[in-house]
Amino acid sequence: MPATEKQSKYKRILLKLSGEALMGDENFGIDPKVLDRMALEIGQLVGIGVQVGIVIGGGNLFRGAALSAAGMDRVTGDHMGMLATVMNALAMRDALERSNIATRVMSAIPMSGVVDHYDRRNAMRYLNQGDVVIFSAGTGNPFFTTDSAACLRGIEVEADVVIKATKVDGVFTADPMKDPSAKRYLHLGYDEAIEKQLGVMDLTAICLTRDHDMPIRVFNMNKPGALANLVLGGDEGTLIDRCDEVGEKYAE
Ligand SMILES: Nc1ncnc2c1ncn2[C@@H]1O[C@H](COP(=O)(O)OP(=O)(O)OP(=O)(O)O)[C@@H](O)[C@H]1O
Ligand SMILES: O=c1ccn([C@@H]2O[C@H](COP(=O)(O)O)[C@@H](O)[C@H]2O)c(=O)[nH]1
Repeated sequence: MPATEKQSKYKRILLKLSGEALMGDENFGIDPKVLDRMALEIGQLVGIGVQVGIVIGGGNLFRGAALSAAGMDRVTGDHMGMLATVMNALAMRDALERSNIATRVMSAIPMSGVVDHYDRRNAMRYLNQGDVVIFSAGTGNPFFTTDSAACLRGIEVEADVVIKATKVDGVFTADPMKDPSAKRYLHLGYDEAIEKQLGVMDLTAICLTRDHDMPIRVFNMNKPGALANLVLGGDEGTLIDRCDEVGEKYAE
């Protein structure tokens, strides 16, 4: 079917990209091949008329908690982490624009002359006109994560869903990187994710989405075509929402 005939399940999404995923096979920094592949997949969504907001993590460069564990003041470390997300956002904008996708970068920390300061009404205007909007510098505050920033911005700009792109296939009964016997949930409720402390997303982020009834879909960004498939209604990864299902809910 030509891309124009495909019907998206969502009008507007907030896509959370892992900073760590940008490293590819390296231990630090940004692999341009990963950026280009992500730009291609995001371009497919724009091509079928989906409005795309993006939040990118900073784990490929700096995390405040790790810097603090190494002796740095925590708030300074968090500021460095937030600035790292601005660098990732600039790199992603570059990759998207090389693919002819109009892209805006906004920052929660004012950075005149580099990127626009975050403004919700402007962001919604850009999204309505079909530009991709990258929200950088997290929430602008220390002690938060970009998962929380993604949920916050998703709620603010009235996205239909927060989609967390990660390196595992969804939410599991335990961290699948550590426990190969862990089972993947197809669907689970906010309260179950909170009670069981399923570490794929921090609790602040999940509580915020629960309080505002914002669904979250967690999927594997390394699986080619998975992003387009889930936006077209395919059953990728794990859906977290106000689910009160009982019975079988794990993937085969
Ligand atoms: N129950 C669980 N289900 C799935 N993944 C889990 C679970 N518990 C822990 N994890 C881990 O959470 C990780 C998801 O974190 P990811 O690196 O995508 O996000 P992040 O830390 O927000 O990213 P970044 O800071 O790099 O932007 C997975 O790689 C997985 O190993
Ligand atoms: O609102 C926020 C978001 C992020 N930070 C700091 O940035 C790093 C990188 O973000 P990740 O979500 O870990 O990828 C994070 O570790 C914090 O240090 C922040 O302070 N406030």
